[in-house]
Amino acid sequence: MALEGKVAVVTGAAQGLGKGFSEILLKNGAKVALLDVAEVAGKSLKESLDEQYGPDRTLFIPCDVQSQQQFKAAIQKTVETFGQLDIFCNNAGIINEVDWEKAVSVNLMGVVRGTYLALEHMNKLSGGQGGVIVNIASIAGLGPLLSVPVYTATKHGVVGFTRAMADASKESGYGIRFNLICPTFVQTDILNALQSPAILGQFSNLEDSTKKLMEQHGILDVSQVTEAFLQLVLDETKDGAALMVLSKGSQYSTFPSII
Ligand SMILES: NC(=O)c1ccc[n+]([C@@H]2O[C@H](COP(=O)([O-])OP(=O)(O)OC[C@H]3O[C@@H](n4cnc5c(N)ncnc54)[C@H](O)[C@@H]3O)[C@@H](O)[C@H]2O)c1
Ligand SMILES: CC/C=C\C[C@H](O)/C=C/C=C\C=C\C=C\[C@@H](O)[C@@H](O)C/C=C\CCC(=O)O
Repeated sequence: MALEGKVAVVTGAAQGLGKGFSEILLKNGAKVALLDVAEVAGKSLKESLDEQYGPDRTLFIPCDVQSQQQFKAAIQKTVETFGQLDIFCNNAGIINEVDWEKAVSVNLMGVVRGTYLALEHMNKLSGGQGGVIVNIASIAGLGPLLSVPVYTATKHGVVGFTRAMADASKESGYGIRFNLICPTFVQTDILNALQSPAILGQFSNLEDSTKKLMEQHGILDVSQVTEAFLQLVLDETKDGAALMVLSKGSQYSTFPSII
């Protein structure tokens, strides 16, 4: 998939990985709708992207992925402005083991919501042009991260949902590829959760064990993950794939086969 003229939506786009995904899509020719709850950061990012790419290449739309109404309106506005939708990245995510229902709501329900809303515009069976949906999980979606059990559960949920959607799409003919990015630790603000008893709650005692894990795994730069993301967007042979991004490089996860 060449990106010139393609239109993308990225959630949680105001900073961190979402900002990186948006920038690499722009660099490669796409138009990008930046969705985020953080209005100040989102508007400021749009201003700086306007200087680099011109005002017609991006939209910033305040949007909480927990709100069906806001999310639906944001996607509608993207399609009305840019005329189509080809690439959808469900990236918004949080860690909150205290308000764990919010973590489930943002990380898992937000991904399901975004995917179903995107399908309304992208599904070839309902008049769309097809495309690719990339969901951002984590290696905590493939194995346990002890200090954040609910976060771990949501990311496992994102992995299972995305793989099932890939199979549903192939079988039904949606014309949409579904892929996953599963990074190890990346240098973004989400790592601050580790030092916050208000976020880790009853698992705060596991800070040192998590730090040890972080030393073993290393901490990636955002750019290492955005390169992997671009690969999954562009490579038409990848569907239902989970690309782990690790310090030693990127590799596709294998899963037990079911007869
Ligand atoms: N940084 C890491 O170590 C790491 C590793 C693996 C996976 N991830 C995943 O990458 C994704 C991005 O995280 P990040 O590291 O860039 O964190 P981050 O905290 O820097 O960025 C998250 C962004 O999501 C936005 N957001 C939060 N709740 C939202 C909501 N309800 N609706 C819309 N936007 C919302 C925030 O405002 C922020 O801009 C998350 O899904 C995270 O789980 C991160
Ligand atoms: C405080 C948490 C901060 C950020 C969350 C973010 O998603 C980062 C997660 C990083 C690490 C998770 C580690 C989990 C490790 C193990 O469970 C392991 O079994 C994972 C499975 C596969 C890894 C493959 C490999 O290392 O080769």
